[in-house]
Amino acid sequence: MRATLHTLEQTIRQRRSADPSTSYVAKLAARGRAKIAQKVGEEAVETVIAAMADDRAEIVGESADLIFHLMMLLADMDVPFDAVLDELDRREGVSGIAEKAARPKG
Ligand SMILES: N=c1c2ncn([C@@H]3O[C@H](COP(=O)(O)OP(=O)(O)OP(=O)(O)O)[C@@H](O)[C@H]3O)c2ncn1[C@@H]1O[C@H](COP(=O)(O)O)[C@@H](O)[C@H]1O
Repeated sequence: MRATLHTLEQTIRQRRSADPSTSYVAKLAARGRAKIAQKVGEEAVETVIAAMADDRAEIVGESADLIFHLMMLLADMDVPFDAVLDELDRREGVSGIAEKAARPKG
């Protein structure tokens, strides 16, 4: 999984400065962080709609769109995708119920 995502991350970083007339990455990057964030939200909603329709083929495509646009947002913020994967690794084996119960109150 890391190899696929690393390749996509490198492609996104390289394509950000490409010609926007031939590169979707460059075109969206040029529209700014708010537009990229909006696309993440739209793709998340489309993923939810596919799930609620129990459309397994559709959810694969929508999930790919969501992950791609999330990676565009991380690149725009200069956050390496490894930081997200490292956080998931750190959480491995920690129950979500136990983690939430251990949060400071307030
Ligand atoms: N993985 C993707 C990828 N996934 C989805 N998309 C594009 O994301 C867009 C999302 O579709 P939408 O209809 O929601 O977006 P839209 O047409 O801009 O709609 P509006 O927001 O304008 O209304 C489509 O144009 C898809 O083609 C992607 N575009 C590029 N990549 C990767 O990025 C690489 C570089 O792409 P370019 O920069 O275009 O060369 C590609 O080789 C791929 O590896």
